[in-house]
Amino acid sequence: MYSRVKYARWRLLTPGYGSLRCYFATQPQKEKHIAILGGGITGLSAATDILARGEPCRITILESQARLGGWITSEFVDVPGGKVLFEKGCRTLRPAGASGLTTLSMIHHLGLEEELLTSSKDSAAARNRYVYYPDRLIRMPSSFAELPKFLLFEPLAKGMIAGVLNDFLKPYRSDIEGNDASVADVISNRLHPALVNLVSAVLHGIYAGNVQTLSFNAIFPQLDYYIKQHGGIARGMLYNMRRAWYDEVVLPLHDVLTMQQIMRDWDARRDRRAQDHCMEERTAALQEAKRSSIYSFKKGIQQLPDRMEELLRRDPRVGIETGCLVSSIHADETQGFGGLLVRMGANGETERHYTHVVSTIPSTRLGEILCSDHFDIDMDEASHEIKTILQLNRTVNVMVVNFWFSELDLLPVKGFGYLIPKETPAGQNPECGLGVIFDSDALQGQDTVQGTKLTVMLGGHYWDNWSEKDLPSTSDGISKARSLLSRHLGITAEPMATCATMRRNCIPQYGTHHLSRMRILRQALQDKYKGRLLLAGSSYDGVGVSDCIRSGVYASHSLDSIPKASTGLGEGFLKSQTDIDDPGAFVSVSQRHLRWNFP
Ligand SMILES: C=Cc1c2[nH]c(c1C)Cc1[nH]c(c(CCC(=O)O)c1C)Cc1[nH]c(c(C)c1CCC(=O)O)Cc1[nH]c(c(C)c1C=C)C2
Repeated sequence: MYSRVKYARWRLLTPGYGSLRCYFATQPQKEKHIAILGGGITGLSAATDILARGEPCRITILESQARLGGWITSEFVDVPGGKVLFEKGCRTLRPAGASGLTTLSMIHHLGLEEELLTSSKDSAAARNRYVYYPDRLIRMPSSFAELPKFLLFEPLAKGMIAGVLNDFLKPYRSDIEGNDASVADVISNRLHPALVNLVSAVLHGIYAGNVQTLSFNAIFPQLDYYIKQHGGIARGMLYNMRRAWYDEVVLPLHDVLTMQQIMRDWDARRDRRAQDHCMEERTAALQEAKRSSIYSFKKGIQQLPDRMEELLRRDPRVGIETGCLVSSIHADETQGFGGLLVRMGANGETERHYTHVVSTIPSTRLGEILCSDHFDIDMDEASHEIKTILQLNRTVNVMVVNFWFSELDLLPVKGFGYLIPKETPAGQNPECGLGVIFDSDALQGQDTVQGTKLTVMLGGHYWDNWSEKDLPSTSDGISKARSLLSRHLGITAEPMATCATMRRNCIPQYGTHHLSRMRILRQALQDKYKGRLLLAGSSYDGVGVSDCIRSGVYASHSLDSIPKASTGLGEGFLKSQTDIDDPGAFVSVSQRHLRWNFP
């Protein structure tokens, strides 16, 4: 979809502040009544951020389940001598990047600093990450110094040296690289086919997804930018290193806007911080989390949505409705574009009017709600296009199997865990394993008793097209996970606690052309609903917890009438011009003006 020409054009447009158009919609200043569809981490983050902005508004969170928090579920289970924490989905957070900083800023806002638990960058867990291939654990290099040995002696690294050379020498291929190909296609064409297997392992650990179908452009936007702008990954990296010398850095526009907002929020809270006697300890805890490799909370990652829920429930401006089925949404023609009409209940028996709706539910479900044939009165061409795009987003099922063993030294190695690449011989992975996390090494301080805690992840893309009856039951999942642990790690001990949870449709899969589809979708929604219906969550903007928090916060900002000047992209800051309406764009900015020094 993108061409090098378009990237070049961004850099050639007339420089200057005056020509920037504000990314955020300008709305009249009347009280908003905002419906947030979905009470998972994205919806809760959006609601928390909207309230923090202090504008007059009312918020109603509409959640279909009986509880809030979405996929995040931390549960203590009793074992002999104490309690251990089982995480039934995501478990840790990373401080890196703009999303990481948004989460830290949110933690600060929630006053959760003293609950933080961190794992440092020099811990065994941070340094030792493994890949199982073809029949043993291989430690991944954790520094440049370890790279030569890995490159020379590991079969898994085959193709890396040739890949770097290819990247330098091969001309840009517009048929593949200009046309949003899959990760596998770009890696094998630009680098080396042998590297696809290693990358498949990484994608298992993030998307539980298939390297052959995930979009390179959506998964590795910065690398995609280097290829399109500079004709290669290594060339792009070198160019950027050179520009950094002259105080210039190229970043996604989305990241830059997020950073600016975090710094504004941090500065705005200066007075409050000055009055807080615990601020030194709080700031120190935040700084430790920012320096860490991963972090979570003493009672698990669920403390984050739990605290959001607690604060939201206390606020008289917020209503929370659980077990609530939204059946349709329409532009509210009766009041011009005064708002949206939301129907609830299986037959749409309840009707409500809202000025805005922030949808954080899976896109396929939103497609059904926006274009439900049952109630629809305005099923025009645009509605069909919106529905088609929303429903093209696929998802995968993952079975999460938690184990706790009373034995202390069951694991053959210490580390974060291991990932299983796609080309692992079938005899080594008949269980469709994606990876194993060594929880008791990865993060300490959550359990009241010592032992070995592991999580086995099964399924993902391997279960694509499996019918409901073919998917394993939870007891099958436990047997599969135990046989995998026995084969890979030699663990045959009897676990003292076990829990298997099937996470249906938990991780969206960004297929090829995902980003361009999302651009078309947002534009179509803007045209049809005039900025009253906003999208956020893992279907669109990244699948990690921090991505979801950032996406919720971003939706909250988009509701605001932020004047152009406050986007922060002022004179001296923006070194190249860009299309500010495109959140997928990259901008070249002055490092001096970009303050990453939060907290
Ligand atoms: C349900 C399982 C999930 C798998 N991936 C994700 C979930 C929720 C999402 C995810 N996991 C990671 C990232 C990268 C960025 C980040 O936020 O850290 C994302 C978006 C990295 C990661 N992978 C595993 C862990 C423990 C982490 C740290 C973050 C977290 O706790 O999720 C291990 C792992 N995740 C999955 C598999 C199959 C797997 C295998 C060992 C799928």
